[in-house]
Amino acid sequence: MNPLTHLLPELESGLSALGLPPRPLADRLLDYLALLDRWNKTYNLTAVREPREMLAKHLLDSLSMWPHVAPGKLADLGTGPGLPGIPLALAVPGLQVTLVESISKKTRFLREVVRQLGLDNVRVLDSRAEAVAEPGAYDQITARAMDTLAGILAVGGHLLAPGGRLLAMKGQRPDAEIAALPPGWRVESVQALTVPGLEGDRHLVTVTRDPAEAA
Ligand SMILES: C[S@@+](CC[C@H](N)C(=O)[O-])C[C@H]1O[C@@H](n2cnc3c(N)ncnc32)[C@H](O)[C@@H]1O
Repeated sequence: MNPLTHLLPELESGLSALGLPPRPLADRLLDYLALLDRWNKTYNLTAVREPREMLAKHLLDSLSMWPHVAPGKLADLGTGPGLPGIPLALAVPGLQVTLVESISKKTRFLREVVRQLGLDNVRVLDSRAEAVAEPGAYDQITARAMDTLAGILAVGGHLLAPGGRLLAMKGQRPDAEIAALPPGWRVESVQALTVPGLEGDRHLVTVTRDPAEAA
């Protein structure tokens, strides 16, 4: 029995607001949330301590980008406790997710989530992103609260296939980071995101290789 079932109505309503069919997704997300809450008490995986707060700040926030995620191979860099990678792996059909994280206590937690939830579309790499030797293997990379756009591309840009995209979650529109993008990359779009239950700015920046530079 999941100890967080009292949060189901709020979660279902948030998923509906994001345009996601709430069942059976809400049950799977709540199983993940219960594990995160349990492990967090001992291993300090996230500074957000209250499950209800985690629901909006972690689950719904991560899922607010789902309409921009395409089926295929996705690497979530600096995933921490699996964000946004695990919610996306649960919500987006046809997605193969590789969670990349360099802190071993976090990857131990991630392996336990994969085992307990039976996530056969999720793989965990205990590694720094820059050490992942899979050049061009991913259609998309995601990063939330990890680094600047230039920093993410420096450690993970090599992972993107030709035509692949970085989807970076940001708070305020990161105009200074966009201006500091390294040569060879261009911003394809900046989308404002709405997260049910959360105030404040959220943005998704999509970055691709610059075809002019590649030519
Ligand atoms: C602030 S946390 C954010 C975690 C998660 N993405 C989230 O949104 O809650 C940043 C995480 O990135 C990891 N990290 C930072 N640089 C990394 C790198 N180069 N390779 C792999 N993990 C990295 C850190 O260990 C940390 O767990």
